[in-house]
Amino acid sequence: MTPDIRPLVAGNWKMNGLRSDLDQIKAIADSIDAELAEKIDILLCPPMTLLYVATALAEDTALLVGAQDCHTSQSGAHTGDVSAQMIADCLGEFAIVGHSERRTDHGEDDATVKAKAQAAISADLTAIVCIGETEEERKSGRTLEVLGRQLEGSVPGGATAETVVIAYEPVWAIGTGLTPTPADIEEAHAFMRRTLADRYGAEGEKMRLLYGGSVKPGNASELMAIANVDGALVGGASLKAVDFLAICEAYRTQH
Ligand SMILES: O=C(CO)COP(=O)(O)O
Repeated sequence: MTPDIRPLVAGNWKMNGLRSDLDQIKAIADSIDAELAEKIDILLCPPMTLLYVATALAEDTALLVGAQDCHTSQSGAHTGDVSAQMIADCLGEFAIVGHSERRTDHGEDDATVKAKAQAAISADLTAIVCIGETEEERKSGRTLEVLGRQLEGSVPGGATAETVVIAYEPVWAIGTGLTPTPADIEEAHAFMRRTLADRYGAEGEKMRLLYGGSVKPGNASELMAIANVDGALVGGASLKAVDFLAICEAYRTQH
């Protein structure tokens, strides 16, 4: 945690979620009580097919809704793509960009991720920019070098704490049940904080830095207590309302 930074717990449903799962979104939205809502922001990023219904379910609740990607352009001849403007039109407020699965599956490089983040910001969304090293990069001692390069390449100039959130997701920790040690996470987040503060000044000091990769109800409290970890980006454990809410609960007794 960072004093004075409002934590964000975000769920990324990835390519999961059918209409029959809307009850999970409703359960999450309806379970966020005023005490929890006062302490943290809670965000769910369902697949695009459920986005508009999700924002309707979240209306008049504290649940925030976002998307998992956006195009670099706001409209045009891009079959199958969805723009940030369309996400905003569906009342989404966030867009995840540069997730490692998109970097791998769709060959997205840092320049593309930066353009997507810029498109999200232009549509008044908050961009959650994902970065993280592969197992091979960690084993060869290049983690901080990779994070520095990705921050430089993926985060737009002029980013502010309102418009950008950074998610540190070690690629080898995603969906594996493995997590870095608390000391390794602390080192990565301290590095990101220094780098962002150098580049963006006071805005970099306030930017939210999420940890993602095998966050579960059982490890959430330990992970969220690490210095400069201002929340979580949760994959698998966000699919079930009870698990996701249990992760959010890690904050009820803190602050
Ligand atoms: O990729 C992730 C969130 O974006 C993390 O996924 P898991 O929580 O399933 O490891």
